[in-house]
Amino acid sequence: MYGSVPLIVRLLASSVSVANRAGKIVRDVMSKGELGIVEKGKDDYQTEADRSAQRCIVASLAAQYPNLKIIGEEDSLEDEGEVVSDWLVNEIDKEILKLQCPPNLQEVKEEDIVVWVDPLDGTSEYTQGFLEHVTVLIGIAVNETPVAGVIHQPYYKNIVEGDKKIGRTIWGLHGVGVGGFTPAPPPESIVITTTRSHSNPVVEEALKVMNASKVLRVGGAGYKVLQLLEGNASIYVFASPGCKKWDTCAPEAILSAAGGKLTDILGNFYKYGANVTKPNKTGVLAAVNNELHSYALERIPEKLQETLANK
Ligand SMILES: Nc1ncnc2c1ncn2[C@@H]1O[C@H](COP(=O)(O)O)[C@@H](O)[C@H]1OP(=O)(O)O
Ligand SMILES: [Mg+2]
Ligand SMILES: [Mg+2]
Ligand SMILES: [Mg+2]
Repeated sequence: MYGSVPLIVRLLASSVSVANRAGKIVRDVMSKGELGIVEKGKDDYQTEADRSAQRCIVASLAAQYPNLKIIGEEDSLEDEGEVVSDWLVNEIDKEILKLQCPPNLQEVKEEDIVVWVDPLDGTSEYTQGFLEHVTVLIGIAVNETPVAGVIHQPYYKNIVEGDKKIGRTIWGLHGVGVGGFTPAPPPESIVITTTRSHSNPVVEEALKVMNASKVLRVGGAGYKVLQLLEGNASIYVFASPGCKKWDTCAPEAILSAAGGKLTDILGNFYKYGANVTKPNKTGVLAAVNNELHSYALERIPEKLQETLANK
């Protein structure tokens, strides 16, 4: 029906609608109160919300875009469990469909794309009741580079035309920009945002050298990048291997569409092709502009970089 709209714009518009539905699933599981927590590894949990939201996102996108490569955090459940028909989304966000596709993305085909799905980013925080830290992430990489993405916040409280509304969806597209929120400039002094639940001595060492006026410890890669975009923090530093490609693909796409930069602790970009290794072994370093990114990169001791690189 929208065949005249370039694929990348249609896929982003579908991702916005699908992320909204996944966010509702995340809220519904919490309000039912049966989280069904499974321990996948050390400090690594999965809940019924992670499982159901993943099924909703992957099944909905695969049904509409059959040749896409979609990689989700909870992929191991591919053949288990049912996709409830009510989870199959075929709506498409009409506002996003109106975006003017940049020339270099007009010819992109399904075969060029890898979609990285984190159905629930901030699972630790979700289980501990820090619900505002939770996000749903859908990142779209073209030829290994994140070019579009969605960060949905299921618990964001809005007032729209006088009515209370829950949830909002932030999007970004290279060459177009970002939407769904109002970007704000970084704070006057250096404010660092970092992990709340996955710290260790190396992570702390990388924070010390930043000479920050404040450290904002919040959950999830999506929520931390939002702290940058909304002017609450200057730099996101995480000198540890815990994040994976689905944690950073959507945040990187949106941050870079807004003029920012997300790399590893050595200053190198991650690649998001179908065959890359999933862990972001050498950590995360992100900022809303190149100047703040360089400020942070220059302060990371070489020894610390080597420690991560050689792990
Ligand atoms: N050690 C780890 N084990 C599993 N996931 C991790 C680990 N460290 C980070 N992550 C993932 O990266 C996100 C950001 O990390 P942090 O909040 O610690 O800064 C986490 O919410 C989690 O994603 P998820 O919640 O989707 O499993
Ligand atoms: Mg997880
Ligand atoms: Mg995550
Ligand atoms: Mg997750």
